[in-house]
Amino acid sequence: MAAETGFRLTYSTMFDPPEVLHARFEEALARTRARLGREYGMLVNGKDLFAVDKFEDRSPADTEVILGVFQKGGPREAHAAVAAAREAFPKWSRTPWRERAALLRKAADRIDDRIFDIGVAMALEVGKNRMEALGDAAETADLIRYSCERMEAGNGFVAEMGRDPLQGFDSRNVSVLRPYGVWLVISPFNYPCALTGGPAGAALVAGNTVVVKPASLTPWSARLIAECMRDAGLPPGVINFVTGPGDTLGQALLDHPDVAGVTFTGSKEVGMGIWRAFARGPWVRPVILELGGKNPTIVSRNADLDDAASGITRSCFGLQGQKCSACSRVLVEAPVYNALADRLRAMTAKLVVGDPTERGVTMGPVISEGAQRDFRNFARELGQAGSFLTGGEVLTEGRYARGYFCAPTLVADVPLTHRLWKTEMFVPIALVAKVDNLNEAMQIANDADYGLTAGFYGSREEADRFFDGIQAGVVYANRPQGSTTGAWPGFQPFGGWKGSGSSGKNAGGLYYLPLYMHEQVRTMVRRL
Ligand SMILES: NC(=O)c1ccc[n+]([C@@H]2O[C@H](COP(=O)([O-])OP(=O)(O)OC[C@H]3O[C@@H](n4cnc5c(N)ncnc54)[C@H](O)[C@@H]3O)[C@@H](O)[C@H]2O)c1
Ligand SMILES: N[C@@H](CCC=O)C(=O)O
Repeated sequence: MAAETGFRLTYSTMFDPPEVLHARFEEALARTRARLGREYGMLVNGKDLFAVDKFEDRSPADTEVILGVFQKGGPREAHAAVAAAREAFPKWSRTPWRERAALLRKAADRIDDRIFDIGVAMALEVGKNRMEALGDAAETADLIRYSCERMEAGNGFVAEMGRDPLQGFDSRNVSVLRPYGVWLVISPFNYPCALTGGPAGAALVAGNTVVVKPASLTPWSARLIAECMRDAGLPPGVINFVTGPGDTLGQALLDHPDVAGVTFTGSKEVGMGIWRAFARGPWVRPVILELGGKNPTIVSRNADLDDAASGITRSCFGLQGQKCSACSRVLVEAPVYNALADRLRAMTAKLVVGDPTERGVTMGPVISEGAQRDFRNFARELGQAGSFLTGGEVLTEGRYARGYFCAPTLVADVPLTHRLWKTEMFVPIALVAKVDNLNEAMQIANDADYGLTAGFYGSREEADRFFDGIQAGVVYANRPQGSTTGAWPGFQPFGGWKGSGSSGKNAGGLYYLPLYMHEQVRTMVRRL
């Protein structure tokens, strides 16, 4: 897209897109609407695979719209997919890494070629607004390219080590990072492309073969990424795509003895269960967990309040608060509390809730009836504990009647002992509190099981202290584009501390790709 439009789309630049992006999005929307409701298979061994049971994929903005019909896979399909990946592994892992990288770059190019169709699918299926949807697709391509770049930068991860100081022998040592085997990628509903294609791309360029299982709420978007990989020429069985419930299909995949490693992105609750279940195998296999967040933003008395209000509003309500990186706790120094609250009210009032495919709509629906119910229950509980600065209600009238819409909601005066200061809500609700000083703010910010992202507004010296003391994997200071959201591969590698992630290395960053390989050190001795 960059070449065609002269515009590099990232989550930082998406607020001011060129006109051509809207025109292309409209064309793709019309094309896609004409084809809704088709049946899609799973992709196993390069072919469509159909199951006996099916499920409908409906739009959360209008539940009368059936986007597609998908296969409800179970243990049988899990076995077929793992068998295909296992069979493809010997050849793929021995394919020279430069060839693997070239094929994956082609897959990234296919994503770019189809970015508007993929973006439209995500707007319809996830409820992302136009730019968030295009951003997810563009990020997928960039994550794959970034893994290719790291493979090249590491020279395929073959490194000469020291020679043993042996008299009469030449003893050469070489370290080689090698793929594990069949890698499972389980992805969440909110980034169905980037969090399917990103980990799959890393696993594949490293030489693993892959089975991907997306969330049942968003199979269509993920399938479009698997199709890009297939159409780029990845050999049959190298990438396999299966759909079905987490507790049957997902569990059967995790329990499969031929699965060598897994990347799971999703909730802490399910992720911790996977961690424990995977440990039941006969040896320790790698598990990369990317989990939830309870991300704080701290605002100092020295902050630029317009930047702070802009960044906080975008991070609380982008994708309807359904980002792991969403800002859900705002801690404000007392002298600027009222002025910031006024700005937050004014900015939130300008958000447009509606059909996410429409230009000008900033917030679409939440993903499901269950998410809307969560919103209603959290809002009721918080309304009793504190007071609403904005919002508090689900939207059900008129154009909202057939979807899962909620008002962007900020709640003040909730006691810091309330359980929802620590629980990830994953709906458009954030809590706001007044603090006496930055030490108190930092102590509250760190008092959570999570440590994914965090934001700060204030002086440079204060920001340095914030960076030093905050317990989180991705941290931002003075950023109007988003206080806690908007990471981009190669710019802000993404990952969490504590209950937010297991590897301590961020995706789209320098140290991520080696997680998909184990080391073999080769010593070759020759008598002189
Ligand atoms: N840290 C990150 O990078 C990151 C990114 C996006 C989302 N998330 C987190 O993801 C969550 C939201 O996504 P979600 O609602 O789709 O999460 P989820 O945990 O409900 O589901 C994630 C995936 O796990 C599957 N699954 C569920 N139970 C399973 C089981 N027993 N065995 C195998 N698979 C199973 C689901 O089908 C889905 O594909 C939030 O907590 C959010 O913070 C984290
Ligand atoms: N890449 C996203 C987070 C993905 C999680 O949901 C961001 O940086 O906001």
